[in-house]
Amino acid sequence: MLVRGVINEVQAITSQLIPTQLQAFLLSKLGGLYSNRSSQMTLLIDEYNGYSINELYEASEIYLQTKITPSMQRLKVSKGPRDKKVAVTIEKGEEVIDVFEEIQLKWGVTCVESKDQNQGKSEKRVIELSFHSKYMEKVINSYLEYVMVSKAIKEKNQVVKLFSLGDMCGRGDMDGSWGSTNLDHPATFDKLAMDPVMKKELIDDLDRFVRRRNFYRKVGKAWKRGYLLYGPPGTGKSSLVAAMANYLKFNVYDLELSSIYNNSELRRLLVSTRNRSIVVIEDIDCSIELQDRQAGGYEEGNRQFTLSGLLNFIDGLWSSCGDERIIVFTTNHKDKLDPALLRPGRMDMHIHMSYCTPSGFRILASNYLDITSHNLFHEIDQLLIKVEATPAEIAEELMKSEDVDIALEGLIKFLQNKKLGSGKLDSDGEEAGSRRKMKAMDECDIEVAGEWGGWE
Ligand SMILES: Nc1ncnc2c1ncn2[C@@H]1O[C@H](COP(=O)(O)OP(=O)(O)OP(=O)(O)O)[C@@H](O)[C@H]1O
Ligand SMILES: [Mg+2]
Repeated sequence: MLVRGVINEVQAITSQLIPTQLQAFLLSKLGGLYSNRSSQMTLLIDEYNGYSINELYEASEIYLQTKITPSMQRLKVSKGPRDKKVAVTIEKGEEVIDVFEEIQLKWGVTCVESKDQNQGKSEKRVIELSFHSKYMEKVINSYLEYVMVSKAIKEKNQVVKLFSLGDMCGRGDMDGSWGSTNLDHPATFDKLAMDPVMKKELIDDLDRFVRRRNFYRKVGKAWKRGYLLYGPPGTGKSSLVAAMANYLKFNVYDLELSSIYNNSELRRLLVSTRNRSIVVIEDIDCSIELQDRQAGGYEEGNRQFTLSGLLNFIDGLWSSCGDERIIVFTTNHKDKLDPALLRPGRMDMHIHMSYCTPSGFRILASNYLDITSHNLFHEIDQLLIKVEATPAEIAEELMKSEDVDIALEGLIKFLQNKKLGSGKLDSDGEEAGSRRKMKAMDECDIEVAGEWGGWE
């Protein structure tokens, strides 16, 4: 009403003093102010939706980065230890004006104080989007879709991130939330020494998994896949997880069970992971005292964490709230795992990472020495059939010299020493080691449990 009164008054004065064209201009400005005030709509976009990340917030942040201009006065800049570039985002108080199909939109960032039970007061960023309310439908149905595309584009070129708990360098801190750094792990499937058939099966499985969004929808299954990687230390389990992440461009969440206090914390952390991610629980046999299962939980001080809590997460409950999730367990001792974890159908694929084979050695020789053949290869192959040496051990030997001959001779010496060592340990000498090795190589290295219903 006040504005309307002002307009009337200005109209009266201007009609006497100001030329008609200027009058129209002034009135349109004031009229605009009036109508903006009364019919403006503002959408608030919070960073979190409960515990899970609000994808629209992320998309808006990415979109706004493309709208930054030199005329802005305050910007936020940051760079993580492994980031290649400085990230620039708009700071609270700054505004971005955008036009979409003739709709004028105004973006802004504000901060609101939020109270958290554990942390006390903290500031929360909220992105605001204002426009004329008559465009609400179009903004929600078309404009926001358009903003989401910028996120999809970025995801395609995204740097794979590694999230872990209590990471001081990232956004999380010691309050038990996820912090992130770039996963700068060079591992790729090409560079991994593992059985070529197994490697191909795994890559095919991953390809099929990401392709089948509609299939999972149709059959009513959650779009998830689980892998158990087992084998001795240094056989490439962690490297394989990195290779999977680099291949799919999925983020990795390294879930350290020993820093989790109870099932609800586990649940909260898992719910706050994003889509297109791999949750990794390393050394599952050591992380949780499985034999305590009957006793009701793993307790240390006031820690209360159960295997059944973990299995519940794998099997159900929250699982329908995310898409394109992969979970990986690694262990050095598959035999020590609780049978509940190994039950058919629980993990989609059991992948055995084992000692280095002649074909694995070819890959390492090519990685480390840049060679595909050499007259010492035959001798090394013969030794590898009899001796249990991990790819990590072989890699270490190959790194000892840049001279190919010296490096390979060093490796032969290393393998011969190992053979002698294992001969002394085995009551029946070299034969036992060799038999064991052959058995390991013959073993069905990969078990596919088929389409898995565990996470529905
Ligand atoms: N299969 C492999 N192919 C290529 N490099 C490998 C392989 N296995 C191990 N390596 C080399 O050895 C290092 C250690 O391997 P990695 O950490 O992946 O083993 P791991 O199986 O996860 O061991 P742990 O059981 O101790 O966690 C890697 O960084 C890599 O350089
Ligand atoms: Mg490992």
